[in-house]
Amino acid sequence: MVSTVALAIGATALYWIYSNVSSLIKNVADAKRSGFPYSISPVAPYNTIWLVTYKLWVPLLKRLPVFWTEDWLPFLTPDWTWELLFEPVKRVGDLYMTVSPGGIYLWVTNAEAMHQITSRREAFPKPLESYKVLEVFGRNIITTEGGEWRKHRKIISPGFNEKNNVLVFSESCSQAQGMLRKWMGPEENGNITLEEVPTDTMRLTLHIISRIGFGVRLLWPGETPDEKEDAQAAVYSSNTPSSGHTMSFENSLSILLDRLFLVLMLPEWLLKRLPFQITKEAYESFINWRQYMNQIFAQKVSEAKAGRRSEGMDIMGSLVRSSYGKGESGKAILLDSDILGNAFLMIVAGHETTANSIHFSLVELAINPKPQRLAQKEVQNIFGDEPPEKWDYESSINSLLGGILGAVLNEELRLMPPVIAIPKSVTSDKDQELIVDGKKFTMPAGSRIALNTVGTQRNPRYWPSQPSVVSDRKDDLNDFRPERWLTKPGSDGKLPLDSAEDSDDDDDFGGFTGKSSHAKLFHPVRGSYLPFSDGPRSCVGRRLAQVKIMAVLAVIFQKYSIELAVDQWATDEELAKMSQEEKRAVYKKAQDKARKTIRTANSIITLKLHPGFIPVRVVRKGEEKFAHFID
Ligand code: HEM
Repeated sequence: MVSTVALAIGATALYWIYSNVSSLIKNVADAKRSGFPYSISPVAPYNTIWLVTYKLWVPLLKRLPVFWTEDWLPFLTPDWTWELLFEPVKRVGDLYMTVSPGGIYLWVTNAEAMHQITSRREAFPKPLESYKVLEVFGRNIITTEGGEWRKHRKIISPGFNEKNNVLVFSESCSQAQGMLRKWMGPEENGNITLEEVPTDTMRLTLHIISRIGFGVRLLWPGETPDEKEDAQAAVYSSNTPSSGHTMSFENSLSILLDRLFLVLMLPEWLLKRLPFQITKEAYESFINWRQYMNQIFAQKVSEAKAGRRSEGMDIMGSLVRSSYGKGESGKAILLDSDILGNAFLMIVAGHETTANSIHFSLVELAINPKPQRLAQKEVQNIFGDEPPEKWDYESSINSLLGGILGAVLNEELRLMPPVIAIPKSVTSDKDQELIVDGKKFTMPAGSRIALNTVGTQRNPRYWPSQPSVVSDRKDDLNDFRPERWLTKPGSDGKLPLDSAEDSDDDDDFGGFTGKSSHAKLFHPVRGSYLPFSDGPRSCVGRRLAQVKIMAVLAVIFQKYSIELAVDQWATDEELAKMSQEEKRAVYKKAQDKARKTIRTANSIITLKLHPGFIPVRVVRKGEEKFAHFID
């Protein structure tokens, strides 16, 4: 009996070894044929067991002689593109393959290849198995390909239009004022050390997305529901759980998004049974949010059937109308679960991405007061002292996006794109060719691809630079310098960055198609700047995100300055007695620490401080301690 079991185990082990060795031999042959440089790795970077356990193995593997591991080990750490920045690319080149028994993985840090891959959607589809977890509420635009994706995109994208961006702009202005009231305190004096900027910016974008996604207006502490709000909407706005719930609408959504990783990774039955506080909260928020979504869905269906529509963008309402609305026949129809899936996906895609961008832009401007002063001057030129309620979207948005605030956002997204490596794949049934620097390469069928946004956006081949003033590096490509985007209008005579003109896909996949505001800013080589991806599968919410972020930054910098808090090194009383040079030295400590803290960001869904914060103070303009004289 024992010998039979031993034999079975032995045979299984032998078969496992045989199948791995033969796959590796085939993959190496394919890699050779491709023409790309490659290294052989024992495991694929996207292998699930590796992803869960790599923290155990990497320290052990690092003990091996460096010359055995240097070609493959760095590429096995999931966040390497962010942790190691451009360094490994310098050594191995901007197109490099990791070959393992599990498959071939191409790391792309090359603009020409990026552009070809993003524009040839059918040749380089999304690896849908990596996106499956995002179907927790139903199939949606990001988890589908081919005809099904087309249907989702065509129904969703018309909502992302300029008419709705007007509403996004005014809602963002109003929510930013709510956040500022919280930061400045009841007397509006400010000057309080704030540790909660990351959570407040998350709350801010949650409020904005709730309004534009569901038509629900959420409130900051001390605010009361708008009198015009209908009774049902006011129930959702409330901070107390509505009937049949154990959490309020806002709480359930914010806790769910905070614990989303657990909800996506664990099956519902397991999440329900795990005894930890964090999993209990995740489950409770998930159940509450599902109920809220179903309630809102039912309400939108009855509105659509009755031919009524809520004012505003209301993404869920417009998805519902595409299937249930009066006189909407002939349009592609989404299943109910597709509608719920897309409504939730919009929140996931639009919430953390924009919150991080606002948070890091604020922190970078606190570290770098010179561009902050430029931003304040520009906001003053555009809006003067006019209150944000009266700001006109149409006449101001392109000046904002084409000026220093647009440059701040571009620079922040260059350094810290929320998606640090965009996954793609090669069609499973056919090899695909890439032409780079006039040379032909063959991508083997079924290979996986990672578009290395962090690396490409720092690749000195595409980005002009000057010596760093904050480190001993010869280039400043790791530094936040929004001024690099400010060039004379049309000086290079090239197409604007977000021009649709050189897209290889004839279909209109929605999104903003108006005159580009980027025309006034530096125009990077196509494919070298992809924070929103590119081509048909680029971000449908790009313009909306830009509008939202411009509005929030403009509201803040119209009246206020943001400075790093220096409490760790000096009290307010000590500062009051210091000379400018002494203050400069104290601020330098805070700048160094803040820069180090930013580097501790990691990517769980998106790149952010998980957890962590950089303490800052928001003060009225004219009351700065540092930002008026430090560069
Ligand atoms: C700074 C903010 C944002 C950044 C940097 C960003 C970035 C991206 C990137 C890189 C992709 C491609 C992802 C992939 O291929 O896996 C993407 C796709 C997408 N984004 Fe955004 N995004 C932002 C904001 C938003 C907002 C506000 C929304 C909506 C409210 C949104 C909705 C979407 C959707 C629906 C897709 C999938 C498009 C498709 O597959 O056809 N995003 N975004």
